[in-house]
Amino acid sequence: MQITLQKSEIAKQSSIQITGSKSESNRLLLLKALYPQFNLENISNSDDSNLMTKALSSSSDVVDIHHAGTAMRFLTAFFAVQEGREVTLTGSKRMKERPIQILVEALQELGADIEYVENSGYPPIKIKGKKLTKNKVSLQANVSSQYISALLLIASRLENGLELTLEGKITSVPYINMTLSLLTEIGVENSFEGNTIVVKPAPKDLEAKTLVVESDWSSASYYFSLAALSAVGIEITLSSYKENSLQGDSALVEIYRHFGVETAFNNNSVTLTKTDKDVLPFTYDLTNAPDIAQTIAVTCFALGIKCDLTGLHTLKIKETDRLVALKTEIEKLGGQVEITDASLHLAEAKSIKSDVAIATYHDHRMAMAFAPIALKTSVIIEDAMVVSKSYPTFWDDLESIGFKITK
Ligand SMILES: O=C(O)C1=C[C@@H](OP(=O)(O)O)[C@@H](O)[C@H](O)C1
Ligand SMILES: C=C(OP(=O)(O)O)C(=O)O
Repeated sequence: MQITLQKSEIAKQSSIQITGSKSESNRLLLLKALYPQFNLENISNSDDSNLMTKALSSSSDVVDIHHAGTAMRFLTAFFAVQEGREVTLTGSKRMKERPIQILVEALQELGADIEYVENSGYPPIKIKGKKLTKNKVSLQANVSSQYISALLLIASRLENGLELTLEGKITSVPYINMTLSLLTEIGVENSFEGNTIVVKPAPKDLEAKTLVVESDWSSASYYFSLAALSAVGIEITLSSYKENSLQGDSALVEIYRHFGVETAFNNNSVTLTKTDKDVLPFTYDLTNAPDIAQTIAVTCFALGIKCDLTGLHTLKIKETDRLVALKTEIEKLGGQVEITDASLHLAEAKSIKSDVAIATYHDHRMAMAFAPIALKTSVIIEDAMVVSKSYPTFWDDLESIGFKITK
């Protein structure tokens, strides 16, 4: 479905409740499948988390996780240790282009039985679950941290735990730390020193407890962008967030200060306020927070400032090639963008074209990142329901704060 966002203004003060972090939810859902004594609150209502829940409770021999990358990677490790179970894990056309070889090889090294069904190195894969007896493996860490998190999530169930040696520059480190922090929270001992991660087997008597998922910071990014493009004094309150987040995308607080957005933490919420700060050209390395690259690029374009983003090497293998998608769509709006395999350079823009139809490439973040353009001029978003991958109520929430949307 295509929607038109007419030129809009947002309310002077507004508040939004955002669903639980997709990343935390998908980790905790898997851990709950291993340790059913845990009770989970504020689990994400995203398609990706619903698919994860469904897959973990399915008894079918074919499990289809559509576009959900973390689910694909985490479930590969999960099914590899389900003794006696045989599962073919598959996904969307794009999922079949997203590499999984580094994870499959690490699991095979530990003794897992996994075969490629179509193309070597890519889903679908056929997994025959078995007991893994080895406990040491090395893997390349510069392609996706999801491979590492997948291994860490099953590590405490291996009889001797797991020692991982990470090769090369480690990418998306906060996501690895998130996995380790959640293991600590449930009572599993672990350490991460230099390039070595050690996870101990879980104690026999892991205590039952309630784990509360913080709301999703990547979803919050679109409100930081809205605040940055709004009039001075606009306030947006988002919940439920905490100052010491496990999510690396909470770097938004520091990043958006540069664009005149001040963030205050109160109880369980954050309030974003647009100030009159002068906005200057922006340079940033997003190796630790790749999912907010699209949001930031569009904010800078709409503010009319130059921006240089680096550390974007993982963007080519996400829901779409996000570097090419950003260049194509920003240029439709009149911007000028240069990309390499790992960086994006945006020239200062003088104006924004109206009524441009933004293609979304089955990528939720393309749809959501371009929505704030509507504060400057009317814009069309193609295949708008793609947002449900991480944030199903996104368009309703924008309407509730003043957006004029025609379907
Ligand atoms: O572990 C996770 O929950 C994620 C890790 C990141 O992937 P990469 O490590 O592949 O960059 C991120 O982009 C993705 O949206 C979620
Ligand atoms: C890259 C993302 O998700 P995944 O890799 O889990 O599909 C994302 O949500 O931006």
